[in-house]
Amino acid sequence: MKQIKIFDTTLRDGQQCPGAGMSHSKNIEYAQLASLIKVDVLEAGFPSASEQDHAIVSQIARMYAHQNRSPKVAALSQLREAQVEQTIEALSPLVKSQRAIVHLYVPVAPELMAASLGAYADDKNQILRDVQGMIELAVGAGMEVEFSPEAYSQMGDHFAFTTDLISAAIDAGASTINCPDTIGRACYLQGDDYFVNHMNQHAHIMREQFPDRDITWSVHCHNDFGLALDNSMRAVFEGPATQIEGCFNGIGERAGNVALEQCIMYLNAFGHSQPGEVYRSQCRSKHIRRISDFVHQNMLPRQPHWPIGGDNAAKHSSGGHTNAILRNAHIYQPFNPSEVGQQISFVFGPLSGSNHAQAIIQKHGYVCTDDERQTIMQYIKDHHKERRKGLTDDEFMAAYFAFRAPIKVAKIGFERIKNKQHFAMQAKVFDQAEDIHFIAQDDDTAITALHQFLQQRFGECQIQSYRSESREPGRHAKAHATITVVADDEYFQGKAQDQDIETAALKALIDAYNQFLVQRHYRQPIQTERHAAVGLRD
Ligand SMILES: CC(C)C(=O)C(=O)O
Repeated sequence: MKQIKIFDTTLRDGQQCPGAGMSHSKNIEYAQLASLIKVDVLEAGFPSASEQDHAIVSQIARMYAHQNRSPKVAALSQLREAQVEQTIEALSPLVKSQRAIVHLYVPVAPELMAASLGAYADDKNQILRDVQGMIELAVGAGMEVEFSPEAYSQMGDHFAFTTDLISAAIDAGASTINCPDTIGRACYLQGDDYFVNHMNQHAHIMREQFPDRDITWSVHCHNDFGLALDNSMRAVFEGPATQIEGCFNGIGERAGNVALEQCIMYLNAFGHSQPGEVYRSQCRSKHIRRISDFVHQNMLPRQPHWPIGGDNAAKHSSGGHTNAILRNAHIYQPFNPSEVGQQISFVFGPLSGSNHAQAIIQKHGYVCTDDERQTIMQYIKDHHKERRKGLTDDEFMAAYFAFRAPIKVAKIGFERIKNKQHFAMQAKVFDQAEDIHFIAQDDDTAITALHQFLQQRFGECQIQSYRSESREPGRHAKAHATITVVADDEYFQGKAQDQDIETAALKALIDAYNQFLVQRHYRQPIQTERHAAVGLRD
C-alpha cells in the first residue's frame, strides 16, 4: 500500500483568500478538527506575517505537543533569516516530538522571480546559498524542512536552476520537495512541459544524487482552470508525489486550492484501480462533512452542489431518482454518503413523484394508501405551485393536512336576526355537503357558538389561546387569527386570515379542529423500515 500524506493548508493558503480569515479562537477550533480527521500535516500559518499569526501557530504547536497522535505542524517562511527564526520559534514546542516543519519557499518561474524578488532574482548563486543556509538553520534547530520552488509548473527555461535549488535544499537537509502549480495553469496537454513530467525528472535526478535519502515529493495545485484535482491526482498516479497539499472545500488564493475532501475520496474510490499498488490516505473520511461545514460557516460559503460535502451531494428531488432510491437507497450515489458523514435526504419538488410523497407522509406517521398517493401528490403540488425550489417537510405536511381536512368550509356567518343570534355554515364534512344552521344563546359570540357545535359533533376540545392581529397598515388590512386548542392531550394551532376579524377567528378555529381530526383519523405507526432503508433525515 502506498500511503498518500494529506497536507492541510486551509489555515494558511485558505486564509490568504479574501473573506476567509478567522479569529484566533476559530483557528484553534479548526486545528482540533484537522486532528480529528487525521490529516498528516496541518500548515497552521505564516508566523512572521504578524504577532497574531505567530501566536496562532505557536498555540496550535503547544496544543498538538500535548497530543500524541495529532498532525505535524508546518509554518510558511520566505527566504529571509529573520522570518525563518520567527517560524522556528513558533514551532518550537513540537521539536521534541519531531513534528515541526518549516516550509520554505522561493519562486522559480522567471517572471515571478523578477516581480517578487527584484534585483535579488539576478543573483542565482546567492539564492542557492541562502536556500542552503536557511535550511541548515532550521534543520539545526530540530525542524523538518519542506522546500517549495514556487510556481514550479511555470519554471520554463529555469529547469536547470530549479534542479540546483532542489539539490541544494536536499543537501542542506530538506526532506520534502513540494511542487506548486501556483497559478493553476498546469494541464497534461502541455506534454513535456507538464509539471508532472518535470517532477518525474527531478525525482529521478535526486534519487541518483542522494540514493540514501528518502524524499517526500509533494504537489500543491490551484484550481484556476478547474484542474486542481486532475493535476494533483496525476502527480500521485503518474508522478512521484506521495503528499497532496490543499484546503477543505477547495478554498485558497483566487479560485482556490485542490479540495482535500475530493482528494481523500478520490483515493478511497480509485486508489486500488492501478495494478499492483493501492493508494490510500489515513484520513477519517467520516468527519469530512463536519470539517466542510466548519469551513462553510466560518470561512467561505460552500455551493450546495459542491462535490462530496455539499448539501445537495446526497439530496434528491426528481421523481425518477427518488423512485429508484426508495427501492435501492444508494443507486444514485457514487459512494455511500455515510462515508463522509452525510445522509441521503429528499426534497419534495415539482418533479417529485407519488412514491416520494407517500414516503414523506408515512415517515411523519400518517396514512397515504397506494390508491390515493397520486391524488395527494397532485394536491400538494397544486397547493404550492409557486414553490419551484422544493418544499420543507413542514410545508409539505401542512398541505397534506389541508388535503385531509375533514371540514371544508364554503360559507360561514354569524348574525343577529330578529333579536336572535344565528350561526350558519355551508361545508363539506368528511366529503358530505352539509348546511348547518342553529340559533345560539344570547350571550354567545361567534367563536363560542362554533366551539360548542364542534364539541357536540366531534368531541371535547379546549380553546387554549386566541390572538388576532393586523399585519399591514391601512383600513384594508386583513385580520390574522391564531387559535390554539387542546384535545386528546395534544396542542393544535389553527391559523387563518380574512378581511373580517370574526370570520378570520372562525376559520382559525376550524383549522385547529381539522388538525385534531386529521390526527385522530389518519395517524398510523411510523413506517420505520422504509424510512431507514432510504436513510432519510429525521
Ligand atoms: C508557497 C507556495 C507553496 C504556494 O502557496 C503556492 O505556490 O501556491
